Amino acid sequence: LWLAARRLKGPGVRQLHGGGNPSLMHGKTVVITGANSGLGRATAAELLRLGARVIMGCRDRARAEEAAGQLLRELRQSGSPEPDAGAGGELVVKELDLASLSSVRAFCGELLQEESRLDVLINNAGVFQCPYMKTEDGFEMQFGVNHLGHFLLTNLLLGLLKSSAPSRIVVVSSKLYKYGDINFEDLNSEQSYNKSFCYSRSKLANILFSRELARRLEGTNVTVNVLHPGIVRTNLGRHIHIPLLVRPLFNLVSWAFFKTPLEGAQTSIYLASSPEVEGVSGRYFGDCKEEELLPKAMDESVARKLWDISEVMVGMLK
Ligand SMILES: NC(=O)C1=CN([C@@H]2O[C@H](COP(=O)(O)OP(=O)(O)OC[C@H]3O[C@@H](n4cnc5c(N)ncnc54)[C@H](OP(=O)(O)O)[C@@H]3O)[C@@H](O)[C@H]2O)C=CC1
Ligand SMILES: CC1=C(/C=C/C(C)=C/C=C/C(C)=C/C=O)C(C)(C)CCC1
Repeated sequence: LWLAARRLKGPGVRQLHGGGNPSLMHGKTVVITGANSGLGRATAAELLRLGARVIMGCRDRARAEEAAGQLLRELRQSGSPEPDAGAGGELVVKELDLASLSSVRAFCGELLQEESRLDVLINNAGVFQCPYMKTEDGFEMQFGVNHLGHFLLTNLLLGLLKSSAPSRIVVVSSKLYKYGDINFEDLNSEQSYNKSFCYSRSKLANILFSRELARRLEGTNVTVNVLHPGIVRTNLGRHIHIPLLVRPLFNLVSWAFFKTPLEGAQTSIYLASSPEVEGVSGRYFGDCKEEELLPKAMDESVARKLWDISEVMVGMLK
């Protein structure tokens, strides 16, 4: 009963943002990676409701079309104005596999041809503690998708973000960055693979990347901020094996204690849309508030070295 009461009490400090102004994002174009599921889907739903043209960058077109259809149905059922009927709001599905640099290049090529502006880029997609796997280009999967794929994507879209300024880049990291290190001598984890360490390393890379990019973008009116969403009930745990018998217990615990995707997406939505963070850049947020980082996430020399190596790895510098 206590668990149920706690759950039903609602979001509490996990305050819902953006509800007040249905045209806050009218005329703005937003790209969200991994928008078919979990936090990305909830972020897309809310920004669509706020009038944005939302481009869903997803690796599986069928899953993405299905999610887009559901989002539009939910929007209609909530009584919000029909997308495209003067109130803004539009959903576009595009294929983007962050585990393939050629897919990232194709996605950006198409986007640069078709879109005249880009106001917000949300680097949200992620893989969590998968077995040892490599991306199409031979990178360890978690580092490859969570960091390198987004590194190339962001760099290829920077020109459009700059020409659309003021514009924003929002990066979804995790508090688990605390358990990672950038071990430059084995970025592909060929000497040893620890799935928890590699996830944390990729999330630390997200923060170092965001801070280095914010430094490089000073004076351009393009801001970059990074966030942790808290613990959220999504599909992220798909690679965690939980024996069938204890699954109901885990489900109960997650139902009672984890945030819902909409609650977890609040900081992404806030950083993408709120006038409160206009001009704010290079910061780390949780629950829509700025938080402190450990020194290892603020190390400028590691951030620069990671940037330089990432450029070579994704083929921006030969
Ligand atoms: N849930 C949580 O508690 C926490 C989540 N995060 C972060 O939040 C972000 C969103 O995760 P969450 O919503 O929880 O998890 P989900 O698994 O629900 O969503 C992850 C999304 O990323 C997509 N994705 C995975 N691999 C690729 C790829 N190669 N190319 C393109 N898209 C890909 C997935 O696509 P598909 O559906 O096709 O697999 C899915 O759309 C991640 O960056 C995660 O690290 C951080 C801290 C806590
Ligand atoms: C819902 C649910 C699960 C989801 C796990 C998730 C969503 C893990 C989140 C990971 C975090 C916190 C990552 C931080 O960066 C389990 C445990 C697989 C099984 C029980 C039901």
